[in-house]
Amino acid sequence: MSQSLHLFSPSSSNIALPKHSLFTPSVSTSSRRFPVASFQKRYRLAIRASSDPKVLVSDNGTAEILSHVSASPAAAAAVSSDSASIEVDAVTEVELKENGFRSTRRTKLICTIGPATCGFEQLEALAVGGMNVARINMCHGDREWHRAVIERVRRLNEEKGYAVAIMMDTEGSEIHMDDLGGAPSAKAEDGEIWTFTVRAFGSSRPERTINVNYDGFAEDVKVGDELLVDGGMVRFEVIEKIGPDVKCRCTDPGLLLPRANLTFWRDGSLVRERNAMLPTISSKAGCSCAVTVFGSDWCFLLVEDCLMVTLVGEDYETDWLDIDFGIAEGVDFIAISFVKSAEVIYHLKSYIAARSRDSDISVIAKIESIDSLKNLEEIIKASDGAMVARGDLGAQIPLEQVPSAQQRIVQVCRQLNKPVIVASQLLESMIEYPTPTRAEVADVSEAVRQRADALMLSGESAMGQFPEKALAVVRSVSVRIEKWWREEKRHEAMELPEVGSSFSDSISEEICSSAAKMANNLEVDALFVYTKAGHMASLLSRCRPDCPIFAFTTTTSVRRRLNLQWGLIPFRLSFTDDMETNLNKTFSLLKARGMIKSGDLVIAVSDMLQSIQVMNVP
Ligand SMILES: Nc1ncnc2c1ncn2[C@@H]1O[C@H](COP(=O)(O)OP(=O)(O)O)[C@@H](O)[C@H]1O
Ligand SMILES: C=C(OP(=O)(O)O)C(=O)O
Ligand SMILES: [K+]
Ligand SMILES: [Mg+2]
Repeated sequence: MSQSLHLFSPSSSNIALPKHSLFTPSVSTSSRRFPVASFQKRYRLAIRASSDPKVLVSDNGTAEILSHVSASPAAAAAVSSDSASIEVDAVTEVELKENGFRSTRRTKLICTIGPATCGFEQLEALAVGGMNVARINMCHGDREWHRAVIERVRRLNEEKGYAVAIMMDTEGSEIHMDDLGGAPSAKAEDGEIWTFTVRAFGSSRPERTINVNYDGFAEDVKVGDELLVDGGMVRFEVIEKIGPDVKCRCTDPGLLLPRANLTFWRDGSLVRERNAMLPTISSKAGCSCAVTVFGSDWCFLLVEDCLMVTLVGEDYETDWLDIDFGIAEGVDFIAISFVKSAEVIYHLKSYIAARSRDSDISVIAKIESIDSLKNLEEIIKASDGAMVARGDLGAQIPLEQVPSAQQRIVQVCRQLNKPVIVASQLLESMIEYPTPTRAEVADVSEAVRQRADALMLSGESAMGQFPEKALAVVRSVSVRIEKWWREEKRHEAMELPEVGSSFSDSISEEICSSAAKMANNLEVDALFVYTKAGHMASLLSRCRPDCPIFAFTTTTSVRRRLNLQWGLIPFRLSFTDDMETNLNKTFSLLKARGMIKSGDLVIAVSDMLQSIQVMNVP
């Protein structure tokens, strides 16, 4: 029996689905058609296909969809072929010229883009202020809004020479409130009775009533449960259930924000089943058909123009439409919310590989649940990076355990050579005030001291009153703390286990750790790395050397992705296998731009020629 499924469209183009262990169980059903309507109720999915698609599964492991299916063209990876130039971030260039190598910031900065920062000028101000990655959160706004933001960031990169990468963050399986009918917020006072319901209201929403996005909500909560809004910013106690309505008394008053996240707790612990009980596939607009193959664990989904296969009852919910959107838009990173197991990541990665052969999207696992902590090592191994998503994490584990979880996640990522982002509430008070609290500055410092690759702003940049100031704070605190640690010569003594599987990988790792050690001992001005896929650059970054790392790479997409990693200054440059020529070319290009000068001491490594060269710039 074949190990992967093949789908045939009437137009006869043949789409091979990604080969993956998830697809290996046998399809025990004999050939059979599935009328669309009979699945509607079971999976609570909106079926809006005009063409009434049907799926035929035959016992030889092939499936046929009897309506038009075509693979959407993969987002083309932008590869500039101009061989006589070098491209570097305009802000870094100025910084290098003004302050020299040593002063460049090593910690990367991510800004969530929202209503406060979505305009072209606002985005430019963030780029000037040091934003390395723009994050769009699919929990908010619609796809058109996000598309416009992506388009503006791209334009900024093209017109002004930035290399701001784009991270799309999925909605995940969270339970959240509605958008409050467009109101910016609602105040819940102590002792007030509010109704949380799955009933749909038109324009006539009763007072103190909140819609919940999860159909099973009323069945799953019990009287006495505690309902936490945004991880505890506001709390309610469930006092009565009347059909789809859940009456709650406010016990900790506060502001309810549109689409705020909800968790519920029973006898002091999180009702863990909440993810598992959610419908497997989101019913967000656009999913036109979902069909489950009886007698197997597979579910077929017709998503826009593509048929996809997933496991029924798999306990995660990812919004496949947003993922398709991200692939089509060619985003650089997709961050997956509420990852529970490595399977989820493998599945997504093979899906991305099948749909976008020539673009390379990194998958970032958000660690924000108890399960993700349990399976931490496997999840991080499977991913291209991780995020310490402290907002939801702090709602799922006791708050006092968040710092140690953060430290562990940062360490595991470093050991496994994956970039790690520390996120949420870094400068929360700056949503409203122009200066941070001392405690917030200490928190940012701690993440920098842990040598996380990146820090992320959320509400501070998305909807706060001082997005640029907040960015300036994370930027200046990062630079100051990094400098302090270098001055104190506090190299973090961390065992870095071997991560590669081949002998060649081991050589690369040895070269990078030796080069980093030499760079520290010789106090060189910079490390140069010539890297096509970025692997050598990340191995150098992992060693967290004292000097900045100039990473030369041939494609703009790798250059953007390297922007997330600690200490890397990514340049786009076309180069050959001849290191002598590459070095001479780099020296003359950088000298011409005033970024290096004769006499500077550099160490160069490359993944073409496995060697370490130490030299003064001629
Ligand atoms: N695209 C957007 N449109 C409107 N508001 C947004 C958008 N992105 C973020 N926000 C606002 O910024 C806040 C903080 O963003 P974030 O931390 O990413 O989301 P959340 O609070 O849902 O975890 C959100 O609660 C929301 O109010
Ligand atoms: C970053 C997080 O995820 P989101 O903002 O999507 O809830 C978090 O929970 O900390
Ligand atoms: K999200
Ligand atoms: Mg979250």
